[in-house]
Amino acid sequence: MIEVQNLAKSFRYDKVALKERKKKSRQNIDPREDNRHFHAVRDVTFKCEPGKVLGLLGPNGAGKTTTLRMLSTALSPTKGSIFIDGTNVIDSPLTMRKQIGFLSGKTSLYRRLTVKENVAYFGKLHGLSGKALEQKIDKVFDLLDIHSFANKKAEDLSTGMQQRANIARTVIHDPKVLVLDEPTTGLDVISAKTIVDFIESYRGSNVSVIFSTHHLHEVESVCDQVTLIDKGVTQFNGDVADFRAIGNGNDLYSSFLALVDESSSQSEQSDIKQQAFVGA
Ligand SMILES: Nc1ncnc2c1ncn2[C@@H]1O[C@H](COP(=O)(O)OP(=O)(O)OP(=O)(O)O)[C@@H](O)[C@H]1O
Repeated sequence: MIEVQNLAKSFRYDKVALKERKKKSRQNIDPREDNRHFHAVRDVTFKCEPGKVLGLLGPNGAGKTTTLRMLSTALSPTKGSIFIDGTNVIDSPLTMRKQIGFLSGKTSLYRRLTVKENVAYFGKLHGLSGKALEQKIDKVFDLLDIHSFANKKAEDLSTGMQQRANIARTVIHDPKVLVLDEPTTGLDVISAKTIVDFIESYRGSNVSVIFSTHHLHEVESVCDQVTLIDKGVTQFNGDVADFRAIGNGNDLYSSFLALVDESSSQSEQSDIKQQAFVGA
């Protein structure tokens, strides 16, 4: 089980950012800014039990990626705690990293290696070898439908194939907590569906899955829980039925709108409106 309590992250402005900030009028200043810092994540709390899938929602800039980077140990929090099975990740990031699989927008493959060579390489970094490694690769390739391009070089893959291979490398060590930052963004319908089905395969397992998304139909189809953050603060934690009940009770789109600060999310809302039509 992963438990995130009152997580916060502030970034100190460098000289360029400070100069830019001084140019802004008072009205344009984000409530997360002060004279020296941008408080990107101010107070985020949630927990996710094994076998559950949690969808992390929020408008652009809400602090989702920053939160997920803290969970993955890539970024250390300014405040708060992250426990995996009772151990504080912040106190022992190197040990806890073995329990976590993190897919970010920057996760990538070695271009000159094949998909299988890439995934085997990351498996070996995690201490796997021989038959055990072969069996794990086989199982993950089955679930992500990778066998047909397993021997292609990474540089020759389509975006959807690349993302599936990235996910394979992320999970090859059987993490207890899987953290995926917008895993389906920019993918075609078939690749996105393969990834959503893959996430679904963890339901009822011993793994907690947390993934951020702007696609509310994915939340509808695969999530047990929702956490919504806006301007770095948790606005909702609960199961999907409770989230739906906040809006008009029919769709998750109206729940989302009821919870976010409208003035800061005009572009997000039009994105979601479009997705509501696409995903309907
Ligand atoms: N290293 C950094 N220094 C300063 N500000 C940062 C840094 N990293 C992120 N931010 C700011 O923190 C805020 C939250 O960013 P973050 O990427 O976490 O949002 P997000 O919810 O993932 O957004 P999106 O949905 O657009 O991906 C943004 O305003 C961003 O510009």
